[in-house]
Amino acid sequence: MTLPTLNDVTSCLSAYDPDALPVRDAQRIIRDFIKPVDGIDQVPLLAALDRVLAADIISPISVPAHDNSAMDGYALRGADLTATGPVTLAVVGTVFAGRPCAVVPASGECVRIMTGGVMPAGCDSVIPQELVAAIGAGSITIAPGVIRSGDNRRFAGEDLSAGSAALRKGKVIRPADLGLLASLGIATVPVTRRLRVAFFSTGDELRSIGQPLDAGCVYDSNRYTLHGMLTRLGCEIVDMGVVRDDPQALEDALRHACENVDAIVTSGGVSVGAADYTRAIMAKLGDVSFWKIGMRPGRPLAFGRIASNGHSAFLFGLPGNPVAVMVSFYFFARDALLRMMGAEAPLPLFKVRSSCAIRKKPGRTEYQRGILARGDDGAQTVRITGAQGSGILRSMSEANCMVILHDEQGNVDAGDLVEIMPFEGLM
Ligand SMILES: Nc1nc2c(c(=O)[nH]1)N[C@H]1C(S)=C(S)[C@@H](COP(=O)(O)OP(=O)(O)OC[C@H]3O[C@@H](n4cnc5c(N)ncnc54)[C@H](O)[C@@H]3O)O[C@H]1N2
Ligand code: MOO
Repeated sequence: MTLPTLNDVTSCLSAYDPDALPVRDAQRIIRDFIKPVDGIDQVPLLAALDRVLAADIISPISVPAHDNSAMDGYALRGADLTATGPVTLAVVGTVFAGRPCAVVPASGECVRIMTGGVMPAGCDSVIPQELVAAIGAGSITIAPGVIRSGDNRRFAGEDLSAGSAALRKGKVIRPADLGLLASLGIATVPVTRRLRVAFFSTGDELRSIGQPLDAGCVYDSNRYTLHGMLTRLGCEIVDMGVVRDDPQALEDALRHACENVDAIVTSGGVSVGAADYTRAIMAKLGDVSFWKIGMRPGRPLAFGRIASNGHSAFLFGLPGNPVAVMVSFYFFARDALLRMMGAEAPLPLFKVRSSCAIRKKPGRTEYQRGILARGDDGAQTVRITGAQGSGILRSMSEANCMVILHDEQGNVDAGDLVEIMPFEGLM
């Protein structure tokens, strides 16, 4: 199969300007260009946590398998209940959960039943034992109006019915899904294979932890944020360290990555700095576009596919500024990498009121760092963390959400609704 080129994809846009690309267009180009990886792993149930389901799971059984009681009490025929006076029913047996029910009560009779016990034939209602007006020797009395016919009965298949889809392909498996699969007796789960992702930082000013911090240098922090974000996505990661601003070193690193992984994430060197060879080498190795995106932070971005010795890998060249690398990862790379693993997991976005005024220029998307907190009225409000510079990593660390101010948005007044993306629970 011939893969599309970036040119094929961008030519579908009504206007394409790599130097002034709206966020949504960049997201769309990436989405249309990437391709899910092949390969399914059959893993034991517990190992499926956070993996992506590779096929629909069809329920082999109904859950629950029988009509059963939701309460400890007495199973009865709803038709025996009256609205006007108390009813006395003879207790003709006991049903425990997990034991077949042999008793068939007649009209005027009931059966003591435990939660989960199979409903006796003919019974359609359960009165919880604490609602029974009087318990005599071999009988109970029920006051009028205490329960209605049908109360406290759970139907066979009300959770999952045999033959229906219990989980859909593409779902990221959560703890509830593990339980759901266990409730169906499924021991082995088909999941898409983990995506192999290599990442490295570029820049001669970067020092690794343990090295002396020479004048004018900074410790490489992006590799650590990338490590964290890629791990949370469930990728198999290859940490390639810091690569010097040297054409041969960059070419060797990109070729090596390309031959071993599905995707490569780099940080730095995608803007226009004089010592940056990153762009030239990326362009030399494949089909790569260099964009200036209408957003802040995260304006420069390189994206495409590079190849070496018959292997190819998708490339995300993220900007070097420590906040920009994270914003670009969350809003471009994350969705693409998840899709490559066959997952559909859109970013969780919702609207809350801003408790402060926010300055914003229309014409670009701004990703400001926010703190979501519960107001006096119990509703959540958001405020900005303070200085929003693209190098202020503290703003990300203090934040518990991102405030997304879209292209057309101007200044925000206190009390206005703004869109936010909470960090908690983000893959
Ligand atoms: N003349 C222009 N200059 C810049 C532009 C522009 O359009 N024209 N864009 C600015 C924007 S916006 C960004 S973002 C940065 C991105 O540039 P690069 O991707 O080329 O990144 P570098 O120049 O390598 O680094 C930028 C900045 O970030 C620090 N950095 C880089 N890597 C790391 C790391 N792994 N850990 C910690 N800090 C890192 C680096 O020291 C620089 O301070 O370009 C603007 N310039
Ligand atoms: O896009 Mo850059 O991150 O603003 O400094």
